[in-house]
Amino acid sequence: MLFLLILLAGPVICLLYGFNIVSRWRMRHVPGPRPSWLMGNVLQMGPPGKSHDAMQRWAEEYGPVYRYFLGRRPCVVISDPELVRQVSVKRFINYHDRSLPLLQFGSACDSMFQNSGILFARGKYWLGIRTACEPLFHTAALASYAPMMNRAVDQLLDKLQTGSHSGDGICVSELLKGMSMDVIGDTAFGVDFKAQKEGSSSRLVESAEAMFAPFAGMPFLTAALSFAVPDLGWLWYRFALIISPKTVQKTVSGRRYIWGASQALLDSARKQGADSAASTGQATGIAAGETRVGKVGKGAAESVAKAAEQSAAFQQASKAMAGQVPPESSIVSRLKDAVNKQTGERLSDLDVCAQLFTFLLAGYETTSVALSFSLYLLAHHPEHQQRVMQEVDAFGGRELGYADLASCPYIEAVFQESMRLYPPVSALLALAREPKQGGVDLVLSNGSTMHLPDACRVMFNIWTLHRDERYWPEPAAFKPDRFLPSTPSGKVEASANHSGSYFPFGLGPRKCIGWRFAMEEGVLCLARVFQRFEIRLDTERHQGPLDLRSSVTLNPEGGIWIRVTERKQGSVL
Ligand code: HEM
Repeated sequence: MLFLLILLAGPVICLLYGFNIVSRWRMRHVPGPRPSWLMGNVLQMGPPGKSHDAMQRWAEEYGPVYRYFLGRRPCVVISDPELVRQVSVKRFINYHDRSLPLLQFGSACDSMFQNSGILFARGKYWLGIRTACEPLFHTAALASYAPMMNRAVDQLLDKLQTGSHSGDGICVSELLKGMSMDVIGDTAFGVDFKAQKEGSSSRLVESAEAMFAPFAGMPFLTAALSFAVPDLGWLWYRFALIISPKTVQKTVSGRRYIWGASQALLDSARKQGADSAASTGQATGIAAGETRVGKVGKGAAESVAKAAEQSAAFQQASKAMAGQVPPESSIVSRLKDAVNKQTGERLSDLDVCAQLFTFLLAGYETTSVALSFSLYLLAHHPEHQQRVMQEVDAFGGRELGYADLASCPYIEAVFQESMRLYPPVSALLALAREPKQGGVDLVLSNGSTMHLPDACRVMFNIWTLHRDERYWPEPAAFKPDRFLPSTPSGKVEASANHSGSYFPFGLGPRKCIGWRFAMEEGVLCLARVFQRFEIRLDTERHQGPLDLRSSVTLNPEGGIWIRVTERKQGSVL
């Protein structure tokens, strides 16, 4: 095995640096001002899970625009708000596609997910899916999800109550993961995932967790290689299968199980023949460009689908879901008749399943970590916790509905400020369109211009921008008032800031489609927790600053631990 590793490592390192040198030479010959250089690649980011620190360090050293290499392709990292706005909004036409290097790992279900799921769908195909999905997040739909969210929060409150009786420290980040998975299970799939009741012994939870395994279930070496040379994803996949077959199979079979469950639930929704949700949407100005699905992607996705359908995991999921009928308010029922406005056709089964898969991937961990960080900050700052309690006491202990959330501005501000300090997605990768257009000229906040060549990847350094003291005075301080309209330093601070300096959900036409859903879940959950409990940090477990790990999302290393006490009605700290 060691011999095999050494044999492979040599050519990989040569390949990597070979690519870097060629790309560097190519980019040197691009006309116009260029960003500063960082001759390096992702392997130089330091210890795994600390990419946010590396990007901050590099931004301090190289400035708000620098380049490093993702495989043979240069990646321009930006932490300048004006550039962020231009790439995300003004020049969206050039940078509308997204990527995540790890997901290029060639596992069977990834291909279907990458081609058809809205998160990584490309060009006109993305636009068609985006417009078909937008009604799922309109006000009426969001209001219909509130009872499902409340059901999941009820179970969370029961667990907190048990914890308050024992007086022991509670790993609240784990509880929130369960809650958030139950919310997506109920709202998107229309089925109880039983994440809070059964944990990993529920097959759905076990499968979803396998999907979220660190580095997509790959051994570290292959994950690092996938980052370093993403173009050879298929090779790293084969390699991972050799060195760690069980872990990889677990991830793949988890994906197939979720896929099988989605297909079975969609079949029952179709059988029920519930009313269709008409699709409306906004145009984004994407012209007839390349559509990955339709040519390469669709064929590939369909052949992957066929292979998955024959797998044991898929069949087991179909059996387990037999007889379950998702409610009409669920996303799967709403999607069954949704129309792709670009093609005028209804979404195919593959399209619908890929979107369910995507909502689980994009909406579960992001929301749970945002909530975990909010509770951490509130536990750390009793004075802000007190203001939250005063706000929720206006409801007199009753359950909150969607309409009530408009009366929770302070809690909303807490959630927003938490995402400023700890953005669940700390960096975003946008791809430039391939066609040769001679690159793009962009203007920085200080008025200087720069030129980005074609086929350049752009990474938004959200972490650094959210903590830049030019836009956020006392950047490390937790000050929810920054997001309040009614206080002297309030929204003034947030809105006086450039829109490109705060974007936990992204910016422009590709902004997180589920952002209002996430805000609803976040505010509802925080409000209901503080109606019943007060919390403090478990100081035995939290000493010193929070240790963070960045992967697909930013996570608190070791979890967030709190101690919980039941409130007497109306009492504040
Ligand atoms: C606090 C929670 C969340 C955060 C911080 C978050 C953040 C993000 C970010 C940064 C993006 C990328 C935007 C871009 O590419 O420019 C994104 C995209 C997306 N998010 Fe979220 N998200 C959250 C919750 C959710 C939820 C609850 C759902 C679904 C129920 C969801 C579904 C999606 C989807 C489908 C996309 C892709 C949109 C597209 O490419 O058109 N997200 N999210």
